[in-house]
Amino acid sequence: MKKRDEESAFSAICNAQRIACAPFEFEAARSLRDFGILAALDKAGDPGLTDEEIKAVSGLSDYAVRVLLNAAEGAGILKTESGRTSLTKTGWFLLNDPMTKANFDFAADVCIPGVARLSDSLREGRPTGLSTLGPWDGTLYPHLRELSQPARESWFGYDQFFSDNAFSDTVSRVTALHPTLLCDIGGNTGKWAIRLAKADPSIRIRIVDLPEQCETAAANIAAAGLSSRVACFPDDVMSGTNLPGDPDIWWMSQFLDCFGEADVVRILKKVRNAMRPGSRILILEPLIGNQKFPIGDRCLAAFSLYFTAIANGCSRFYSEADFRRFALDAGLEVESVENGLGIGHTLITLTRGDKS
Ligand SMILES: C[S@@+](CC[C@H](N)C(=O)[O-])C[C@H]1O[C@@H](n2cnc3c(N)ncnc32)[C@H](O)[C@@H]1O
Repeated sequence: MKKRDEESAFSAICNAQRIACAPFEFEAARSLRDFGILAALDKAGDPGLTDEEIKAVSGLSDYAVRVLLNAAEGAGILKTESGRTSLTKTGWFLLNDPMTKANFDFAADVCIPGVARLSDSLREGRPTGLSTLGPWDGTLYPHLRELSQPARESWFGYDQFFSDNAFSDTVSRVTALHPTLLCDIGGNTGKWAIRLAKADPSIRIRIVDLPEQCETAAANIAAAGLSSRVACFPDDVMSGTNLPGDPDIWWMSQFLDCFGEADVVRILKKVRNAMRPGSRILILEPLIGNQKFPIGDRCLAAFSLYFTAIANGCSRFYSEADFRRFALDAGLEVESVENGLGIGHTLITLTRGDKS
């Protein structure tokens, strides 16, 4: 990040205008997507389309097409030359790049109205934007299945795009440990459990999640023909129940970022109390500060505000230093930290440290 005194005033004022314009340009991009203009321009390729052709594709008026294309050109999404408009590379990525789509659709379909309530959420320490998605209090998690479309598809699309990519790199690391029973806390739809069970026919898996999510996971596991090896244990991990202590691996993927700091430590202590000797905790998370490129850290910091304003009011994407502190506070030892899995995940392995 540039220090204030190294940046020219011109560059700084341009950047400040970019921030001021960002909501308008974002909405322009969303309209281009929703009116099918991005897809039509992609199909037209380099020759592009005339305003008349864009009007025909979108059903919009002269005025609507012109105001939209002007804003989108300013944002670098498309360019107009000699009366024909075509996509820029940025526009192409907005439409076709799976990572950009996951981020963009999540922002557009899940977050924007709720994030507008950020100041209230920060002030009150609760997700005041949650009510933009449904008549709910508390946290979003018991209501994931009730999300209306397109919010539901975009929520799962965002969550699973990043974890699926990291799963590809972690399945072999887990099977190499030859676990007999893995406990997947926050197992969600059962995607990881099904993948792992298919990769290792000897492994048994227990998914711990809220009762509503366990119903979805159980249906998916049954459909995959894996009910004899993958079971669900419906539980709110913040409740006082004890977790059965038989697993040799405790797996938490994109799970602890759903909790505030004190609760992360509480959950880790709960697992520590259940752990049997020789077992390990494997935490898979995208960490702020460990991303390959600065834009990755910037995305995580921005998307953290979804937790603040919509999901729970108290959590965020954490850093490696945060997790080292949580482990210490929970009486756990960091055995290893491996970066660069999937798009930008880190696998943190923790042990009880007492070898008992
Ligand atoms: C962001 S999703 C992670 C999904 C999956 N592990 C992955 O990597 O894609 C978080 C999961 O934690 C679950 N969860 C949230 N709060 C919980 C709680 N208090 N007790 C148990 N599960 C919870 C949610 O229902 C959801 O399935």
